[in-house]
Amino acid sequence: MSPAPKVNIIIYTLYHHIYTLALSVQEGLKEAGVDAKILQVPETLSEEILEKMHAPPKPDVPIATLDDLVEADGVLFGFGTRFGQMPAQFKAFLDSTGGLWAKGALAQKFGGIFFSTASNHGGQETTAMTTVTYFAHHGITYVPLGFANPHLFNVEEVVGGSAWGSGTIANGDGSRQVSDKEKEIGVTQGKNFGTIVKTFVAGKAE
Ligand SMILES: Cc1cc2nc3c(=O)[nH]c(=O)nc-3n(C[C@H](O)[C@H](O)[C@H](O)COP(=O)(O)O)c2cc1C
Repeated sequence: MSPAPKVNIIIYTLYHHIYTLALSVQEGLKEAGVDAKILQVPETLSEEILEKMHAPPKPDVPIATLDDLVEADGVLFGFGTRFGQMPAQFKAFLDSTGGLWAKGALAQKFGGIFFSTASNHGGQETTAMTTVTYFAHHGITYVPLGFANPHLFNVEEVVGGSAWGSGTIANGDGSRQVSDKEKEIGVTQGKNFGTIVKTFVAGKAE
């Protein structure tokens, strides 16, 4: 039997909202029968700055390397927004992929995004949209979430996420935790993404 398709979930998280959501996305990927690992990009802020920002210790997951992009059939990127776009830490990681781009090493893979903002209107969609350019340049097929989970229609309470991917709202002081509905949306994203990757990998092997 051929090995399970691989999806690497690569995150940057300062206050663990994205890590929590990544665990739900991972759960969905596993439900789809896909091998799913969580990794994090290297931090670029000093310990002194992290302390001033009251950042807790990083989650206990390995540091991502470029091989983690190459070896995967699909990649899901997760990060909290910075001024409506990805954080510099993640950009530094992706900006080191020039050599892979030159070889077309990431073409024919799949990519998706999940995100976190402080407020409802803090730029969830712009964060996703401005990340899609990386997928386009690498020839990675971007997989949106669509309105695949009914919680995305909920207007009775704050629910992060959109057609672009799952998401959470952290509040300005980080006090709001990922809600059950947001976790369920994360599971849906993982499951749907995993199903697409699995179907493609099986088709290629035929
Ligand atoms: C420099 C900086 C810029 C930020 N810009 C935004 C922003 O544009 N919109 C927003 O809603 N939140 C913004 N935030 C809040 C972060 O997105 C929030 O802390 C993050 O989503 C929490 O996720 P995490 O716990 O996984 O790090 C910003 C935070 C920092 C430190």
